[in-house]
Amino acid sequence: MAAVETISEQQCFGGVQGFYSHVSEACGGPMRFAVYLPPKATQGPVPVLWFLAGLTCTAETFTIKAGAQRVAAELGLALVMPDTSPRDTGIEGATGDWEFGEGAGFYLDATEAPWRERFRMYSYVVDELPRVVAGRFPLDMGRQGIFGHSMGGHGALTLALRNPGRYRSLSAFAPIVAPASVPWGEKAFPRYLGDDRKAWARYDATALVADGARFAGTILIDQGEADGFLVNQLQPQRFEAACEDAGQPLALRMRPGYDHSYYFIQTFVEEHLRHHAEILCA
Ligand SMILES: N[C@@H](CCC(=O)N[C@@H](CSC=O)C(=O)NCC(=O)O)C(=O)O
Repeated sequence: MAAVETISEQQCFGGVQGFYSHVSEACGGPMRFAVYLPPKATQGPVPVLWFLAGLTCTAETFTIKAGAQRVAAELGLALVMPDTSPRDTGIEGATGDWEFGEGAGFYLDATEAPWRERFRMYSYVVDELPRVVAGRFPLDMGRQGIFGHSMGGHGALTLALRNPGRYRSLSAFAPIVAPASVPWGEKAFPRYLGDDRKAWARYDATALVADGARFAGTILIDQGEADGFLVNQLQPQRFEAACEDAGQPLALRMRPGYDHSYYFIQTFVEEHLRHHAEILCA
């Protein structure tokens, strides 16, 4: 496994906020990620909470804008924030469109050329980065939770549904719950995955639940009612209906007045952190 290089480390609420890079096998090049270690990590391994960010984001976005560290420090939770795609790929068409390519990896393993060599964020987040962080930081990998926003909410839901037992707690802010049926996915999935919609369904939380996948616990989702992407791209009612049909516990909380921004995330991040800590720190 390639070495982890420290980009920066700063004290934050008695813990350490760091940014790191390493050469990823899954994504075929350098990748950046961020880790917050709470003060309790000096005494031994702490539970791990993964945050997957949305379109246009990097490992810095949630880390800098969400204001999660104060409560993570209090609760003794480590936070891991991967990037949203490989970078500087040099692939034609990988930049210049905020809905596809770099910054828009959709947490899937591309099967189509030219994307399949580098755009393997599913394997990266599920397999490679956990090994990397477990080898470098005092993390209790038996107590992992996952959450995310928008494209990253889609990532959190699909990774947890496809890997039962891996993540003990699961939540999302304004997730894309049915990417195979909305414009963001209809644009990205054929290019990454080809035209076979069966391949798309493996990366679609609503289809996964309808096909029998389950999360062993309640899935928490917060969704702003004033979110400009709500009607065209997010459509949480699709996931709500699939969960109801399947008997999958879901707490979908519609939040009047809130949009898609990090002000919405800042407002509710403490509730999400406490939800995860109740399960991970029990
Ligand atoms: N550039 C776009 C807006 C992009 C955007 O809103 N990205 C969201 C995630 S959307 C789904 O994954 C985000 O989290 N942005 C980062 C931020 O700091 O807000 C446009 O022009 O509409």
